[in-house]
Amino acid sequence: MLELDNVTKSFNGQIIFQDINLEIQPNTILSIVGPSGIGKTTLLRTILGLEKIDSGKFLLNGKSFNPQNHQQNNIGVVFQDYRLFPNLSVLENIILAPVQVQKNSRTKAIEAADKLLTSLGLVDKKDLYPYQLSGGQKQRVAIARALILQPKILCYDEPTSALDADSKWQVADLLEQFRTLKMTQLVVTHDLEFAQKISDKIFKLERPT
Ligand SMILES: Nc1ncnc2c1ncn2[C@@H]1O[C@H](COP(=O)(O)OP(=O)(O)OP(=O)(O)O)[C@@H](O)[C@H]1O
Repeated sequence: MLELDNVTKSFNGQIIFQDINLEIQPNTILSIVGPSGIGKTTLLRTILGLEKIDSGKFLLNGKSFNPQNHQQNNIGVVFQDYRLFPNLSVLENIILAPVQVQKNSRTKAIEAADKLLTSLGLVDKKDLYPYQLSGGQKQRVAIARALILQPKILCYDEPTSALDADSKWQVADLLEQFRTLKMTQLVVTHDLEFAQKISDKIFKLERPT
C-alpha cells in the first residue's frame, strides 16, 4: 500500500497542496481528479520523486521512503506526452530499460516485449518509429514500456487528454484488463466521467484553504 501522510508542496512560496493524506490500496485503481492547474500533475511528480515535497512523508507498505532516492522500478509512469525516444523503434523503446538499466538479456527482453506488443495489438508496429504511430498507439507503446519493468504501481498522467472518445474507452478497457496484473494503478485526470468509469476510488484535489 502507498500512503501519503500530510504531504505539502509549494512553488516559490505559493502552496499548491497542503497536508494531503491518501491511502492507495494494492491492486486497485485510484484516480486523482480536479480542475486544470489545481496540482494533479505536481502531486504525481512528487510520488514519482520528480519534485521535492516541503513536508509530510510517503510510506510504501508501512515503511517510510523518499521517492527521490527510491529504486523507481516499483513505480512506473505513462506521461501525458508519452515521451517515447523518437530515434528508437517501438521494440527498442520497450527493451531499452530492461537491457540497459536492469541488465536483462536482449533475447529475454525481446520475448517479453513481443508478448506485451501482442496483447496490446501492436505486434505489427514493432519496427516502426514513434512518428509513424497514432496517438493511441504511442500511448500503448508507452504503457508497454512501463509494463515490461513489472511495476507495483503504474501511474498515468492525463491518459485520455489526447484521445478521441473511442480511444478513450479503449484505454478504460485496458486499465480494467490490467487488474489481473497485481498492480496498483494511479490515474491523474480532469475527466470525471472517465475516472468514475475506471476507478475503485476517486481523490478530489481541492484548493488549499
Ligand atoms: N516547476 C514549477 N514551478 C513553478 N510553478 C509550477 C511548477 N510546476 C507547476 N507549477 C504550478 O503549480 C500549479 C499546478 O500545476 P499542475 O500542472 O500540477 O496542475 P494540474 O492540476 O495537473 O493541471 P492540468 O490539468 O492543467 O495539467 C500551477 O499553478 C502551475 O503553474
